[in-house]
Amino acid sequence: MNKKTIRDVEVRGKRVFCRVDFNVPMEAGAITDDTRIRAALPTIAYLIEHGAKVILASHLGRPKGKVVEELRLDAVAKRLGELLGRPVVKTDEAVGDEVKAAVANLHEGDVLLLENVRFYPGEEKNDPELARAFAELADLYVNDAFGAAHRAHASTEGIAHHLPAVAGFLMEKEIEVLGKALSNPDRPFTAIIGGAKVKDKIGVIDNLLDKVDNLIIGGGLAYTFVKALGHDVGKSLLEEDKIELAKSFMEKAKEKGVRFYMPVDVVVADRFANDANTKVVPIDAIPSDWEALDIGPQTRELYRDVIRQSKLVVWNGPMGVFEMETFAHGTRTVAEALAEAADTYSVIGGGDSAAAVEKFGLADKMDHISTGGGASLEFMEGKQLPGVVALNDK
Ligand SMILES: Nc1ncnc2c1ncn2[C@@H]1O[C@H](COP(=O)(O)OP(=O)(O)OP(=O)(O)O)[C@@H](O)[C@H]1O
Ligand SMILES: O=C(O)[C@H](O)COP(=O)(O)O
Repeated sequence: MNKKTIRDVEVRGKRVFCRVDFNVPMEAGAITDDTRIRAALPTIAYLIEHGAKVILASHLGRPKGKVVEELRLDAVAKRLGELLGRPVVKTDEAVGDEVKAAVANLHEGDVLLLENVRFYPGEEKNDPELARAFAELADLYVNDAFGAAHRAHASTEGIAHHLPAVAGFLMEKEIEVLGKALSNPDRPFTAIIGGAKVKDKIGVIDNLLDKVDNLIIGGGLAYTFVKALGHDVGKSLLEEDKIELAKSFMEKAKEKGVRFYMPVDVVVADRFANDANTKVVPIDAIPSDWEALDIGPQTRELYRDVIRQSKLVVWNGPMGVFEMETFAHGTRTVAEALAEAADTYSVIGGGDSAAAVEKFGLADKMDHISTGGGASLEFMEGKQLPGVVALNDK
């Protein structure tokens, strides 16, 4: 990475404004998955050990510029304190007199967590006044919020124009791993693209076709490709207006010599339910009043073989409706194949695929699970992330 990191600057005695992505899933006030908090620990621990006065800032959810009581960061501060094994001070504001006083009270190695930055309308507008107010709290800006790096907001982008600005360890690792995959991949390089909608993955598929040896398609978006091949898809997910685009992707794959893998059989259901009637049918025999909700057993074995023979696999999006056990087999097979393939470096592109790997208990068998959903998608599309661009060059 050509950006400075916390290793390149002196942090001792400095007030460090560290943007993290503590946008964790919550249910009834309790954190249901603290992966993102854990992922930021190396940076926070480094700052503590090196005598910084640590000011953490994050968003949680989408409160749209207003205070939403359920989206306060108190539970996050508590969890962070448990993980660090030391107290974390939490303010009820992210700027203003209460915050200034709390910052003035910090000693070297102390940790303060500000309130949800999205309670302020200026955050998402990247308001220069709010960015300046954040910057006035600190001597140095550290961005470790890879998950929010695709947002040009006051605490992710604006603030970087007012202070020396460097990356934290999580940001560095995400950019290095995903960047290496896209610019200098070990081969054979395979991308697995699933999920619901072609339209959300257009940029990713287009960009990856310039780089991969194998492209595997699964999930709901596969059926627009199946239709493009001239088969009926019954009631399966279909984006009529993307059929031509799907054809053009298959042509591009041929031109580029990319092997393009599509389901050869599927699990169809008579309704969208875990206890629906199901059967396995060849891809050219989907009954008109049934819908395909998972890849079939032959496809699972085919995809497993391709994974086994790959040196690098990037995976984004489930192979079926994995939230329902009946249609989770395809997604589980891909996850297991990645877990088993010792010579295959596996990169999980965040979002639902990361949730699936977690659900199957295979997270620790993957080489890299991105903490970014939208951010990792935009990165894989080849887009510049504003939160990274704004940091100081080496
Ligand atoms: N055959 C299918 N029919 C209908 N829905 C499907 C099918 N296969 C997968 N899905 C659904 O797709 C959803 C995930 O797709 P989506 O595009 O929203 O996210 P994603 O691809 O995981 O992206 P990200 O990883 O960025 O969150 C899942 O909820 C899953 O149930
Ligand atoms: O969950 C995420 O992908 C990040 O925290 C960004 O959240 P956002 O999509 O609400 O900007």
